[in-house]
Amino acid sequence: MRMSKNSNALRTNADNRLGLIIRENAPSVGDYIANYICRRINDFDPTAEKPFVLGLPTGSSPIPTYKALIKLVKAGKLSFKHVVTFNMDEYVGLPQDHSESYHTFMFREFFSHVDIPPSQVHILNGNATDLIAECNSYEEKIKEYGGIELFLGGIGEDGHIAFNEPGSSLASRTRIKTLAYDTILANARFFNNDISAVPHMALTVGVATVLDSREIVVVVTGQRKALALSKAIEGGVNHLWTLSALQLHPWALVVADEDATAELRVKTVKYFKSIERVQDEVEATQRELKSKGKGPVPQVGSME
Ligand SMILES: O=P(O)(O)OC[C@H]1O[C@](O)(CO)[C@@H](O)[C@@H]1O
Repeated sequence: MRMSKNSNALRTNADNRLGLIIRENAPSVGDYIANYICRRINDFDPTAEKPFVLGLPTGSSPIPTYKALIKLVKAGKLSFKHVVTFNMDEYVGLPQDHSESYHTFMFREFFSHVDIPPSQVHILNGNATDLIAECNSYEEKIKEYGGIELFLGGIGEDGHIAFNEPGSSLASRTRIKTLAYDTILANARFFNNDISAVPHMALTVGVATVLDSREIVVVVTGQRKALALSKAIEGGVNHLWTLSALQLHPWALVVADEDATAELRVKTVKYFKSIERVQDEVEATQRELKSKGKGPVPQVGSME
């Protein structure tokens, strides 16, 4: 069984459930996820021969996470030297150097501030002459690296993960996707609120591509994502809210801020908060026993 060395990331493959961590606001969600990813990468101990393969999103929600990851790198606590990344999606037909292309976004917000060699960055090319071949070779490249270790995801207001809009097959793979009108409207804010300037198509990893990852962490912040979060956590698995597919994954975690929990039942919020509290208590006991050289150390996975 795989165990994290550190405190609030004490999740194991034995958890076999969709976890929800709630933090007060978007910056604290960013700090939590950045520390979590930092521990995962450091525990993995990546090398040139065995890189850590990380899936990454764009959008405004992951920015606090990127900022916190950059801080960790600058503080010498984390390195991306042996990390290989695959981004979730990219617009079709938007020039790569456009200020709102996901290529530009990723280098501006993250890659140019950390020590990742650009050759280890993979982002779909929405200007490829053969878009289908581009999508197929993306899937192949992921396979060549042995799959994605941790996919950090973002969601849309309509509950899409990556750009898997409502109605996407839960078995979908990397492909061309027409964006839903709601998504175009939501993203118009990045294009001077000019709906006609927002690309109507994108390349995106599929739901199954995300589910294939060994671990999934999704950032959900802001009240406008609240309905999507409740559908994904409290509703059944449903192709109209593709985030809900996380329920099929043995090791998935949603990290949300208080605003994003607005549509959840009080009981649901209390339940997930209590799980985190119990985990913290178990970890404190583990640390104490370990420091006293006593065992056996209880495992969180065995509590559920
Ligand atoms: O975080 P924001 O700004 O709501 O944007 C989220 C968007 O970014 C993505 O995560 C793309 O990587 C989409 O899933 C989603 O449409």
